[in-house]
Amino acid sequence: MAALLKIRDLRVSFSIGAKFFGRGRNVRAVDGIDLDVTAGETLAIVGESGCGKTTLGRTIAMLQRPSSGSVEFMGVRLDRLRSKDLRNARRSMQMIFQDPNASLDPRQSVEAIVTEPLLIAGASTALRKQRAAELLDVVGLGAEAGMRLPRAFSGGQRQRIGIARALAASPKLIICDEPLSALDVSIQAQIVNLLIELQRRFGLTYIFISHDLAVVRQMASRIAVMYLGTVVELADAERLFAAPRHPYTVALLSAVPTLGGPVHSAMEPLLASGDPPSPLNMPRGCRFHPRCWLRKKLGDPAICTSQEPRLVATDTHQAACHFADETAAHAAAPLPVAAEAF
Ligand SMILES: Nc1ncnc2c1ncn2[C@@H]1O[C@H](COP(=O)(O)OP(=O)(O)OP(=O)(O)O)[C@@H](O)[C@H]1O
Repeated sequence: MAALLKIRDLRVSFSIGAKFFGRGRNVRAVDGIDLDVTAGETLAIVGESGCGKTTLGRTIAMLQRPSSGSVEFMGVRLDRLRSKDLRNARRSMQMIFQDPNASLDPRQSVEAIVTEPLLIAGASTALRKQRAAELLDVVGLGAEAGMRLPRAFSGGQRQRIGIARALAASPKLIICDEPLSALDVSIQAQIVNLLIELQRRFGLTYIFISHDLAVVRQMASRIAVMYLGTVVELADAERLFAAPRHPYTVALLSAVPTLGGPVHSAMEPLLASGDPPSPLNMPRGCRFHPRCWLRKKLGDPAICTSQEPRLVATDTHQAACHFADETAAHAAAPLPVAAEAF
């Protein structure tokens, strides 16, 4: 099936420190990503804090311009468009943000917030009123919510307002950036169910950015695992959970609470090695090598510190590890089964 979104060698660097040190240093927040997203799927982007998930999401939506590489959405190269042409090209791509409080203007009525994309597109007042009522109904708030201000609503309800706004332009793709992390667990389940229902109803495609693997397991059809600005493993969700091939993914899955099971022993060296290295100072060779339990088990092969592994296509399951074929055999304990959150 043709890809709705094609990302090629996408890179985003931030220059920091120039003000103080004269010469800036580069943070390579997104460091060479290739991804295709197919209509109707949910591609989850997972990884530790600071690995570049949000920067990737914002760059796909062109809220952040890439340093290099391309983003093609529905056949149009967004990275080549000037700001005034972007608005049209991007109408079918919307974002839902982490913090519903920060993303809603407190002075605007819910109706005005939800229909803002339609106002920009030149829709009449009557049409916007009608559409707001429909959208608020669809997200479970009811049409009467339109006359009130965001402060009248709870966190979960505000996220529903954000979802209604994202739906207003009848998008094909919605980028959900940690849409649950500001919400209570019981509310999270309701929003997950709403997102799943909306996907079925409107044939939506999601990019779902999250560090919560239990939620990802429920939502995702495919998963891209990010580490220090790049994708280190890409697979169908079921395959990735059943048989991760990158040592980092093994460690990441081990961090998911298990139902009474022991924490996977591969995780210990990862935890002991502390935070990931800084994107200001990428390790040579494989960027995961300083924390890699498999490298240690294999007797420190030279290639891990000298050559950067690339994602190699092995049918649908790809892992950027020189020894991806050996990961399962060397994982010390059976891989844990993640607890179902809902
Ligand atoms: N505007 C910016 N200026 C400088 N550095 C930035 C900027 N935005 C992000 N970074 C850096 O880029 C890297 C990736 O950040 P990003 O927020 O994309 O990661 P993340 O995986 O979304 O993290 P989290 O899960 O904590 O939101 C981090 O090192 C971050 O400090």
